Amino acid sequence: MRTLLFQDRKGFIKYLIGCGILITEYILTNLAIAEIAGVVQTRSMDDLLKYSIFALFAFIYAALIFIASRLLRIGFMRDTTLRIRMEAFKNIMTKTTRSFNRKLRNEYISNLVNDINTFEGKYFHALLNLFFGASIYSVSLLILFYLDYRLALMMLLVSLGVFFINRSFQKRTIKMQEEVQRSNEAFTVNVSNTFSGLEILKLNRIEDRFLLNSMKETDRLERRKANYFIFTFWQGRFSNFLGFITTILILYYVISTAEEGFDLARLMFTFSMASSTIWPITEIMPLFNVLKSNATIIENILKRDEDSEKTDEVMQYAFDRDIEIRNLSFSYEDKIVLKDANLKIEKGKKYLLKGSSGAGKSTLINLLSKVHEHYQGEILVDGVNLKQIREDSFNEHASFIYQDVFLFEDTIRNNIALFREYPEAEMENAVKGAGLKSLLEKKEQGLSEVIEENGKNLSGGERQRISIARAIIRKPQILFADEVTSALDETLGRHVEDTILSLDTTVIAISHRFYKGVSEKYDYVIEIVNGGITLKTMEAYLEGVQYE
Ligand SMILES: Nc1ncnc2c1ncn2[C@@H]1O[C@H](COP(=O)(O)OP(=O)(O)OP(=O)(O)O)[C@@H](O)[C@H]1O
Repeated sequence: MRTLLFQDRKGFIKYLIGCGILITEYILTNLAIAEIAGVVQTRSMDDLLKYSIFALFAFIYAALIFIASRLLRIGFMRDTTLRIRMEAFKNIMTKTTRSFNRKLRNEYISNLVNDINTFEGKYFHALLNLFFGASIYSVSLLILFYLDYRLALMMLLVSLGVFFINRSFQKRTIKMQEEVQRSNEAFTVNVSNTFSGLEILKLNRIEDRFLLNSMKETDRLERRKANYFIFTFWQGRFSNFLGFITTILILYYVISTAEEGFDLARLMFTFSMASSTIWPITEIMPLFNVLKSNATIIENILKRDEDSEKTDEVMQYAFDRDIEIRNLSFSYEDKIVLKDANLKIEKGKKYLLKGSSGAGKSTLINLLSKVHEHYQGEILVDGVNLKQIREDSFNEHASFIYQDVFLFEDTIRNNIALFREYPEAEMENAVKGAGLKSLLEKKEQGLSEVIEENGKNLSGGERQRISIARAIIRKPQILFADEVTSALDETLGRHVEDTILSLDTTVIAISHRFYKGVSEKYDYVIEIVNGGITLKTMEAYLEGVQYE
């Protein structure tokens, strides 16, 4: 947090000055009030006029200084919040897929929106009051040392006592703020799930149940927020109470030590300076806890995780010969998926991945894609351990086609090129290869036609073809296809499968469909049975398989 605050030194100094100048109006106003009260003792009309004019100037000065303070502070607050937002966003975007997947997407959204908004609302308010209180405290204490050093020493001791009492609340405050953060995440995830599945909820008439869940989540969030508010409020009130008792004692001290013919203005100023050493302390100590809890939340959001900092991933993905799986064992906690499995994938060949539901087909693709790394055995790409290969290099050279295609609300061209520049001939080739020509002919603006939100204005087959075009244009060294044709009709599925099999790259495809006259083009069939992997040529596989 400190690094973030000090990153813009100039802005921070301006911010400090903005907070600091408020003290001058505070002292001046207190002095003016004390002097006017002193007139009660002197009964001089000249003094009354003099100090009234002084007080008037003090009040005008206070108004002007407040505007100046705000102008000095505002830029730094805005820039720091913006920097935090950008850092948090960058932190999420640079995560490895592995570490990104550890949290739900909506939890990240909650961090970026709710937590940073809470921070923006609370942190700077607390910081301003903390600086303001701290400067009132130190300047008042200094003046008090000049006016009455014994009283100053007593106030110093009392303030230390209040400091330690408040510190004892710190852990609980941070814990409660973290609970609010977790509730915010759960709330965002719940609402987002409800909205994403609203259609199916309505069709099955279970929206009321989900609404009830959302209400429960909202209730929990609001209760936690209220608990946090009540706890910090009572911390403040408790501190104020300590301040109140101390003020009575100061008054007692000031009255009992006043000598005959005392100067009322000086006595009032001494009293107000002594009170000014205790009130700010009672106000700022709970603020320390608010600052600390908000800073902890932001530090958690900005924390780089170990996976993203990995330094042993130094090699490039270069698949020119083969990928070898050696004695590979992998399990999800207690569910064993692969046991001592071996396989060799040759460059340019087409592999059909088979196995019953839950056998581990997607898991194998994930293992070959660096999604999971806590496995035993080795995966070697041209002899290089996959764990040592950089994730960005793998992503550069691998392509994926899934059953669900994600499309951006942008032109068909940008959805194929994924916002990169390609020569027109390569775009042509991808469009042709993916069988998109007829679609483009129907569209008035061709490749510049804008796709509606996630491809609402396209059919399932057209969406699938765009994702195939994406794969073709990238010229991947390896292509993974997962149940690409399962939602398509026979003719379309056959065509899509044929297109994938005609690509000039290594293909590993999971497919439950078998299209006679097309699927035979696979070179090999990989089968996963009871954690083991077997490899057969398509011919050998077909000898044991009946198909229509
Ligand atoms: N993230 C996960 N955590 C725990 N278990 C998982 C996880 N992902 C998958 N599994 C389990 O691991 C096993 C293999 O799953 P996987 O998705 O690889 O199977 P699959 O062969 O692709 O199945 P399908 O054909 O039904 O898609 C299954 O029993 C599944 O329940």
